[in-house]
Amino acid sequence: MHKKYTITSKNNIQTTLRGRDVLSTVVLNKGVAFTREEREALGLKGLLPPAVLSIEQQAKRAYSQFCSQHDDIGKNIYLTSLQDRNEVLFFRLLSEHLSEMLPIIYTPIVGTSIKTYSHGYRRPHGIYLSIDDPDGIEEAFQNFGAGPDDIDLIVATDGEGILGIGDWGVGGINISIGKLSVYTVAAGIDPRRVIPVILDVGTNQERLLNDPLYIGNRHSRIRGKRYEEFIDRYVQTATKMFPNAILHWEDLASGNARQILKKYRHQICTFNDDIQGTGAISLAAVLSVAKASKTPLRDQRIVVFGAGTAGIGIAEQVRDAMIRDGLSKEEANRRFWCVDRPGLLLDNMVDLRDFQKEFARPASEVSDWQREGHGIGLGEVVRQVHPTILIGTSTVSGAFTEEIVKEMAAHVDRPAILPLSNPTHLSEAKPADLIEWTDGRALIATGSPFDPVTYKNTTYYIGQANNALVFPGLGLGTIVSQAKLMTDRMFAAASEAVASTVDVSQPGAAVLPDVEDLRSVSATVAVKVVEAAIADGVARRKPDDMIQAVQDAMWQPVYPNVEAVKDPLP
Ligand SMILES: NC(=O)c1ccc[n+]([C@@H]2O[C@H](COP(=O)([O-])OP(=O)(O)OC[C@H]3O[C@@H](n4cnc5c(N)ncnc54)[C@H](O)[C@@H]3O)[C@@H](O)[C@H]2O)c1
Ligand SMILES: O=C(O)C[C@H](O)C(=O)O
Ligand SMILES: [Mg+2]
Repeated sequence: MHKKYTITSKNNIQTTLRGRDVLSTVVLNKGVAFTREEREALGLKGLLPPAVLSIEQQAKRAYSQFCSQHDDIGKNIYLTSLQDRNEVLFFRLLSEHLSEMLPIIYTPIVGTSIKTYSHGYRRPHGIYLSIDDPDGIEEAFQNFGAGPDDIDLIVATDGEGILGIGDWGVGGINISIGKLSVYTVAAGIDPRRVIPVILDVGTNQERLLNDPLYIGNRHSRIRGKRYEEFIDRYVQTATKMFPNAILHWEDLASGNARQILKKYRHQICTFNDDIQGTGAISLAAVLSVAKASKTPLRDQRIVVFGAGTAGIGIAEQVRDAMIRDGLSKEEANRRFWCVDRPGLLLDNMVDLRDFQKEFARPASEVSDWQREGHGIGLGEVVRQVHPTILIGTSTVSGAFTEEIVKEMAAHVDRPAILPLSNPTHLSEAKPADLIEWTDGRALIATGSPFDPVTYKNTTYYIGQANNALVFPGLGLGTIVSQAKLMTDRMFAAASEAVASTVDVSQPGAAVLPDVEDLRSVSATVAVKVVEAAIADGVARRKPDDMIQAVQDAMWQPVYPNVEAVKDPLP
């Protein structure tokens, strides 16, 4: 198969295509920004209105079209359509209006787009792999048309654990697409060198199975051996065809997320964003909290509400940082109290999941704690433990009640409260309430974006503890160092890099950097990740000047020259 275009350098693409094929190829299309010379050479005469606009003018027009949409889903549809016809302009617009547009293409509105995927469907984007045709995986990737050196990153989900909204089957592809857009806008990952993937293994949502317009596989989720074989087939095929690509896993259910990570993390360059990305951003927040509250990390008492993929992922990374801070593993584990559906996790519970076990508390220690039914609830845990940090990864909206928060705040000067559940309506608490209930003493970071809160003449900025502050830089650092594996040290380096960008000394300051600064934060993270990859011996490339190597690797939303060539390209 001959390629229709070749990216010959950062600012140049050669193509054999002409006329309407040029306009309908997203990598080539510039709309009315094609110069007169390009129009001439590419056979575009008469196919475009006569004026030539600059990308600045196009972005201005697109922004006003965006603003004229009536609601957030309308804005999401507008941006998605733009992305599908003119990628450079899409990313230009996004980078010029980051805080305003990120919530539209990513959390929280990406959740709405996933729920309405089949009904809102307009055109395909990415790769749809089906468990009913595992032999078709290779052909699907071939049809995508990329060569072995053309792909840096693949994001895949099976759609079972989308944000906190659960199983949405094939619609999950939009989280893969959303994450990849964040990679590009934050860390300059080249959008032409990535693939979003849905691993369609069915859905258990009756609503989807009984919807005549549902466009995913119409059967229940396949589990067990067939699931594992399908995943393995995907991993083997993707790594064989694209040997340099990072495999990013997103929004799987907790059991599968854990198993897959365990199986592949020491074999190939892969990570799970909900476990490790979330762990890293939360550790960054916790490091800032330790600074702001002037309480060393190892002295923090941490209650985690919702001990699933994210909750235990966070506990593991913060625990490992406590070990680096001088505690033994045993001592560090004892700084955590994890609460899930059955209440506080205790070592005598029979149905603990493997990954929860090391954080379970000795049952003997709580014999006189008050029980609700069988278990010990969050309120009692807070009363007994006097936590310094309370983390929410439960998907239980409003779980951090006034009573619980006031009880926590009665015993610590700067209670740190991190309601991390997404999307917005599932947040365990609203920042404005937390500030009022603690009279402005709370240190807050949330999973979804929240506006600043003004209370008694101070404006409080709410850090967004979303893995979006970590995975882009992590990916960039991994690409720049051509790391063979993604090691614990690379994640720890990412956390420290994010925390290093924050100044918590001012009243009302956020504990995490502003999303507006996503690009510089991601570059800072990437440099530290390259250093860590080299230190761990997994880097296949060791740039002398890491800062410059990271800058050079970042794609910019600027149109390349599109050159018309005759001969088919190799
Ligand atoms: N901010 C971020 O970067 C980030 C990253 C990952 C996940 N999250 C959010 O965290 C939430 C959880 O995601 P996950 O992937 O860990 O899901 P998960 O299903 O693996 O974990 C959720 C856990 O909460 C528990 N839970 C549910 N109801 C509960 C209740 N009433 N009381 C106590 N525990 C309860 C579940 O049993 C489960 O163990 C989601 O809303 C997700 O959006 C945020
Ligand atoms: O996607 C996000 O916004 C963060 C996280 O990966 C989640 O699943 O909630
Ligand atoms: Mg996720």
